[in-house]
Amino acid sequence: MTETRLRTWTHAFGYGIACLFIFTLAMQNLRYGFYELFYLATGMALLTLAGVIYTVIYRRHQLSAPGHLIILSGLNSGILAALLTMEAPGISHWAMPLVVLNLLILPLRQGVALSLLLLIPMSVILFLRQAPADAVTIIGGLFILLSAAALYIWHYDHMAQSAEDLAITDPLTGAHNARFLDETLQKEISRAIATGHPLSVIDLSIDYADEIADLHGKAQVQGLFRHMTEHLFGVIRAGDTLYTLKDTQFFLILPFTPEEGVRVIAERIRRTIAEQTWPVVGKATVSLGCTTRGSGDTRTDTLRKRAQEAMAEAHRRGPDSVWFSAGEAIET
Ligand SMILES: Nc1nc2c(ncn2[C@@H]2O[C@H](COP(=O)(O)OP(=O)(O)OP(=O)(O)O)[C@@H](O)[C@H]2O)c(=O)[nH]1
Repeated sequence: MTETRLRTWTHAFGYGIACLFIFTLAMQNLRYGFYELFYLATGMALLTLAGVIYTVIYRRHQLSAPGHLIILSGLNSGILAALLTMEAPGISHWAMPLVVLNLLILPLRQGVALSLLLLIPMSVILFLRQAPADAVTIIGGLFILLSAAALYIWHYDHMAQSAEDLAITDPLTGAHNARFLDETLQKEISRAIATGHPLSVIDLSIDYADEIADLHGKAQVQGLFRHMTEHLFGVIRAGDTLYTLKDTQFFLILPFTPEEGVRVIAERIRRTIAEQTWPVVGKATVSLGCTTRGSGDTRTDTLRKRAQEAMAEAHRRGPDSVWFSAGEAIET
């Protein structure tokens, strides 16, 4: 299930349950003749119903749907206004489902901020109107609920982020993995087409990797791969992204980098790697194939293929070398 679909379901379910709950409250108040509370609960039930409808209509935009803040602000303000104007002490309990709804639907910070905007004035009103012991019990309960729900959601967000990081990261090197490469490259190509900025890529492989493995063992090649990843992270600039592919191959995406730029950075990478003395293996070199997006490169495969061919050409011309392969010129 995608994140958007998951949110659509949880938002619709949250509003739906709240709508049912508040509608039941409205019916009870009607039955006992508390007409003011009946109107308040009916208004709130309609707002939560609007939340369900809004969620369904904007189901494709649930990752950042601004309408939720308006609907939930309306619900929170309704309770505060009722607390100020009515003499019904039970209204403060209505804040409980609302706090949960704020946190379930809004981003964590917004949800906590909106809930505090409700609970702080509510606490003042309760202290002024009720016996201190009663006020402390209700307010304490509400703040405990807010803290527990916020902690739970923070924990969930953290776990989701860790799972996502694991899915796109190579456990050996800590760089992004091949799976994430095509996704990011396609986004960068679309961005480059839309903005007209240059985009370059580098395919890079360790020379004589098999010989190093024969001489020092496979574990030492993996160690070299890891050390080179750290080195590359130190050389590239913010905005560039590094991927470790099979065996001993790297890929770099360099947004906003023209042909002259990719030649500079590729040469810098080649030179600094050759100059370095690596643990156990001593000296090591790399072959680099680079290219810049041309007019025909609207998909990842053409750009990746050209970079790979350029790397093979660099390799053919001898280790420790860089080869640039040009794409179709982009007319400006
Ligand atoms: N993407 C990327 N491009 C680089 C990097 N280093 C150099 N370049 C490219 O090479 C060009 C010349 O870089 P430098 O020789 O370092 O000169 P510079 O004036 O310090 O480059 P700036 O980083 O633009 O300030 C830059 O304008 C970039 O296009 C890098 O780490 N990443």
